[in-house]
Amino acid sequence: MKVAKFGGSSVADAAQFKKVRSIVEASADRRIVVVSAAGKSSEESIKVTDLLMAVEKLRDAGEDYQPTFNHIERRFIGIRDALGLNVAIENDLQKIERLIPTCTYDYLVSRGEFLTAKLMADFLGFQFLDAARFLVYDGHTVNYGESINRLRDFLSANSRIVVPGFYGVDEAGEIHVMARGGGDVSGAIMANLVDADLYENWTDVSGIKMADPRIVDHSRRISELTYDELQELSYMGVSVFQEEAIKPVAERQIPIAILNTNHPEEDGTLVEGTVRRDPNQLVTGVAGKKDYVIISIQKYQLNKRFDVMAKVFSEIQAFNVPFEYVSSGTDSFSFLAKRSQLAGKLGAILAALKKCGLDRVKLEKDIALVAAVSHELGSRPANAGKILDLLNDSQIKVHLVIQEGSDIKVVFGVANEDYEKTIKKIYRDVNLKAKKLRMAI
Ligand SMILES: Nc1ncnc2c1ncn2[C@@H]1O[C@H](COP(=O)(O)OP(=O)(O)O)[C@@H](O)[C@H]1O
Ligand SMILES: N[C@@H](CC(=O)OP(=O)(O)O)C(=O)O
Repeated sequence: MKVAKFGGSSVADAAQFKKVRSIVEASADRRIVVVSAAGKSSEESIKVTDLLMAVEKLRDAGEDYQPTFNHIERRFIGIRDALGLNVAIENDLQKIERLIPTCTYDYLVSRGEFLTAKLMADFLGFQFLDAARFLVYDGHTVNYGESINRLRDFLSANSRIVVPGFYGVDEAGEIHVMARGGGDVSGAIMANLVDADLYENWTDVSGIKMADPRIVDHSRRISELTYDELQELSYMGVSVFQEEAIKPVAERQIPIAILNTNHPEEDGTLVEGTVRRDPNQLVTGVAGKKDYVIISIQKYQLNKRFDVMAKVFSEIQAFNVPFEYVSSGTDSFSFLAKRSQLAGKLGAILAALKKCGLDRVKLEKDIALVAAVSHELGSRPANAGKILDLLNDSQIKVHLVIQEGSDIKVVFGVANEDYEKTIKKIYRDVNLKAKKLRMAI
């Protein structure tokens, strides 16, 4: 059995719904369909989830949310009518509208998936199964035992169902919404719950490219990836697949196929536990994210000064910022955080560090992190030096290098303005260089 998850772009309008139906009908094994909320299309520049979030913000600010909600209503009724469906979506829309003044954030933003799944179920002739009826969370983790028990009541040998992604329920039965991009996670959880043979993730690109196709034109497709390579790429910013969606399928060794709804005939990316690799390929993929801040502290023989480090950590802890820690030598240590997470706190953090008896505190803003990911880096960490040489040769200033011994990635901190250039450089030159080096041997 296959679980097929269709992302927001795949269900953005009636034309996309039709593509989904031909894909689903092409294989009798596609019995569980998971959908995100209608996303962006040529006509619609905002995802339904973002519209729902806007409604919630307007409501909380005491402003008029009605025009935004009317827009959402028109989108769903438009899809329903264009497909000639009979499903009485007005009743659901009226109920949601009635609840807006008092409902939770989670309930409201989950309604995009709920409504999209209702329409899709009707269009495919599948049963609609609300995730709220079986996908149970204990705090922030899925309760798989309870979820499987509940799901059993709804599934029979030949059920065909459509499930809304992005949410489940907590122990009290209240809607629990996932992090952004959570539709991928729902698909992965479904695949785990039914022990699927394959988890298909249908999106608007034919698989994962070696580099973000918005930065590198005609970026090459990665035909095969391991779960841990995908994990690192997703963590480092490849938005195609949500990082948290890997564990539920990797645990059961269920392969993931990342495929294109707009070009189902094209090959995508297959993700499994192990893959065969071209030995000329030094880097499997490159990804990154912008807008980081590095705070570096310096103190003579800091590596031996546990008293100083303890004071620094205790000061830093008070600010509740998710920092990454990078040991950068005997005398220095760096803290790395997203600029958005430091908002309003940076001045106070620097002031607190000044009280710790350090020789120097250095601040570097507008830093982008770019990661090269590959199993080759895990087995031969020295390869990272080759990439660093290449960046130096092209006058890209590297502010920071993060590489742990057996890690399958190396991360470079560069200026935000060098972000695209760094990605292009690694994409274009690293594998080429590796090839030339090997040929020269
Ligand atoms: N390395 C990459 N390979 C492929 N796509 C990428 C990569 N990095 C970023 N992307 C972007 O991810 C997008 C798909 O993710 P997303 O918009 O979340 O899809 P969906 O709406 O199907 O869930 C692509 O359109 C592409 O612009
Ligand atoms: N609709 C949710 C969940 C999701 O996964 O969406 P998409 O498949 O469009 O990335 C979001 O926008 O975050």
